Amino acid sequence: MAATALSVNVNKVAVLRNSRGGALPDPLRAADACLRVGAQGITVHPRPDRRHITAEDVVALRPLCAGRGELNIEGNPFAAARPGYPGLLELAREARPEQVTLVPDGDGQITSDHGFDLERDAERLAPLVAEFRALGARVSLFVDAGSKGLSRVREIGAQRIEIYTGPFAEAHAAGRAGDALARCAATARSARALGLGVNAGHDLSQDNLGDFLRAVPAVQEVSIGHALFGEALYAGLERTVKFYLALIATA
Ligand SMILES: CC(=O)[C@@H](O)[C@H](O)COP(=O)(O)O
Ligand SMILES: NCC(=O)COP(=O)(O)O
Repeated sequence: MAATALSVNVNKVAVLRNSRGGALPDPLRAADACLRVGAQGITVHPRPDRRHITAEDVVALRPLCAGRGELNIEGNPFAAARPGYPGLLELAREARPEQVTLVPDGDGQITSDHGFDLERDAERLAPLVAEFRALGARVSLFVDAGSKGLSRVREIGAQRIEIYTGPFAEAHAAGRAGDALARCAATARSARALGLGVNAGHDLSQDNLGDFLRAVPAVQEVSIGHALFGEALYAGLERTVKFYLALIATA
């Protein structure tokens, strides 16, 4: 199976930029550097409150990624459009990403902290999945490790799951990742048996990614942002991305 793709989430560059209301640092320059050293994709999670990535950033990333890497747009497909935030479906219409990752985040959440309740949510997700697919996007659903109802992902036409790795990362930092890893591995195996692709993300880092990839089979893509840009503050962005690529290649 092909090696795991690295999709760098550039949200945190936009956090720094927006903190002073100017244009620097530029998330597009960061994305360009990541792609230049070999990252296979760029992920963004535009949120309705425009705390970091804006709709304008998303549209501008499209030509920058073209032919160089996949554009993955994350978001809650039910979040209402408002001034400055056209909604995930409209963003996908404008940016035509290779992938959309549907995440059940509430508007006020500080970050993503859970996956969909697939048995409850699948029915109302189905028409949206069809719309995103009609735009040519691969659809991935953000799910908790151990989530029930994985078969519903396939039934409504989504092609992948993204395993929420926050609990694994927390357990790993506490030196007790065994159970969390086993849940992630079992979820990945169940998804593959259903013909679904497997992505993973949230709080992955240089410290925990190797253990994760060695334990969880057939992960097609990891999306990493928060830890990566924190590490890059000290080591530099291109060097940090190259480190992740080497770590993935040797996991
Ligand atoms: C879905 C996921 O785990 C990440 O996209 C996370 O939501 C990053 O969002 P923030 O950068 O706003 O924390
Ligand atoms: N889907 C996870 C993502 O895009 C980045 O999450 P994080 O590395 O910023 O926690």
